Amino acid sequence: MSVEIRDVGVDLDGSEIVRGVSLTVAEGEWVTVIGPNGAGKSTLLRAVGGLVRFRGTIELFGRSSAVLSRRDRARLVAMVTQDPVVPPGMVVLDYVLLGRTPYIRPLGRESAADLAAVDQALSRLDLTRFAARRLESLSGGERQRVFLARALAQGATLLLLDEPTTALDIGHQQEVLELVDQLRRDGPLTVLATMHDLSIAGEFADRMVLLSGGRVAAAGTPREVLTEQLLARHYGARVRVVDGDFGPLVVPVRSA
Ligand SMILES: Nc1ncnc2c1ncn2[C@@H]1O[C@H](COP(=O)(O)OP(=O)(O)OP(=O)(O)O)[C@@H](O)[C@H]1O
Repeated sequence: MSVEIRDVGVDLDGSEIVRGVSLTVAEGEWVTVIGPNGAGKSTLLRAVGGLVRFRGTIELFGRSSAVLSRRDRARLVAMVTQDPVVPPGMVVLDYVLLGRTPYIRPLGRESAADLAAVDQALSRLDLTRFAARRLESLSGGERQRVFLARALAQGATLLLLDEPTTALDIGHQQEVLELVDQLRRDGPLTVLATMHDLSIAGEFADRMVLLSGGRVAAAGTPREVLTEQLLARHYGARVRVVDGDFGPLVVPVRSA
């Protein structure tokens, strides 16, 4: 198992944000957590990434997350968040090279293997021509691809994607998700993601988990989770769910 989450709770500022969540992600699987705003999706992902304290147990590749060193964790898990902090003035190449930090000795220099991993990540995300550009000069979508390139360069086998395509146009959304899917097929790579676009989420996930009020409200295949009833109950949304080639498609319907 890549990720085993057992009875996990997270408190933030005295409020229970995630409650009694259990879920597993098998090696090579793609699991997407959905749920309305404030459901606790990012907080759960941050707990898996070791960024917030939690109750319960999280195991990553059979090792308790609680005892992993930062360096070991960084070799196993890469996280792409919606809006990472970017050092001002940093160019794309140097930012992606930060992904190699877990492999570089303190005060050491990057090796040829580190530079090769960076080159490969830039090329896979079609970013080679941006290597010398400052991050703040890129468009939102280009920057989002740079964040993913850093995660790829990290060489981790678990990718945590928190709304990885929010800033992307529909073409780049598909391109990035298809690339992640290809990387997963090339393996070994496991994906745990959060996404708001339910149709796209359903097309790419093997399984989905619906979080509502910090708890798991439903879990299963996209067809089992993306139902008109569940989406009405937990999002207060009027939708029609139709069959697509790669999973159910969720279409919002306005009230008459
Ligand atoms: N540091 C914090 N202190 C207190 N409450 C917090 C903190 N961080 C998040 N929260 C609250 O926890 C709840 C869950 O937040 P989280 O970001 O995990 O939700 P989400 O499901 O990812 O939402 P969204 O879809 O809007 O991104 C929200 O109500 C949020 O206000």
